[in-house]
Amino acid sequence: MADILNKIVEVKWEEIAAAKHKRSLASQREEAEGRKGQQRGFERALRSKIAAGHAGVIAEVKKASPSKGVLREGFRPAEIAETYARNGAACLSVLTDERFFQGSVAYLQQARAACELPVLRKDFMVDEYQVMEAGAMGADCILLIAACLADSQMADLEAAAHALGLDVLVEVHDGDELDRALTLKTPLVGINNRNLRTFDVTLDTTLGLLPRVPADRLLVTESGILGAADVKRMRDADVHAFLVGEAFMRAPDPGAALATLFA
Ligand SMILES: O=C(O)c1ccccc1NCC(=O)[C@H](O)[C@H](O)COP(=O)(O)O
Repeated sequence: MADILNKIVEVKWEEIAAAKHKRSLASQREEAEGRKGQQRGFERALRSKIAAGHAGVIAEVKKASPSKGVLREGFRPAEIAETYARNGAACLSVLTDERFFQGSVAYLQQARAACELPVLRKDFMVDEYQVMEAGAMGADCILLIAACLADSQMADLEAAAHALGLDVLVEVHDGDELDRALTLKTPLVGINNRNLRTFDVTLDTTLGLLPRVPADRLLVTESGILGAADVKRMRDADVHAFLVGEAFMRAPDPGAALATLFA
């Protein structure tokens, strides 16, 4: 596992232990189960954009990142979500990690309330408690990062999410992780172009793994989509779902940047 992921996961376990003192797993589960059936259909939204001939864009709401520091001053999640929705995003991805990305649960809730798009809880999930939190806070999808998880953990967290009605996006960085991800039920497979040890980004990661992704999976290319040439390169290779953060977060109007990038 990459160094930054080690550090992040270490902190996650501390946060989970502290959170369990404040609110029990049973209480989180009860609220999450109460929201079952209210999810907006993350996979469905992506597929519907793509079926209509558009890119399926998961537009990220991210204030800062370990590799780039603060991306956006004057960060207003509701305004960002609203402009993304108006400009053709299929879904949102909202960082809820506080320590490394300056995200929060409140940001996810503000963004979701400001539009009708399904929302991914973008965080580092290692325990069932976080899946229940995701359901309780109103997320529509969770992220599972294969590099952080053993096979049995991934399968258990996926089952917990699906039981609550949440979709699952499983993220991989190499062939071994892809093979492991393909043992899951979820059709949503993200290939992250960012090497999380060196922070180098290359779209060759997606293009190299692409032939190994079965046709019944929906491949999402993640990270490093910055310009129209990047989008064209992916779409020419038959990749139509994108997770984009930085290019939008640095723009004065993130939604206008989305419309321009995917024109
Ligand atoms: O971005 C980082 O520095 C980072 C570090 C450690 C783990 C994950 C990290 N990024 C998360 C992401 O995957 C991106 O936020 C997402 O794919 C969007 O990427 P971008 O368009 O390049 O902002």
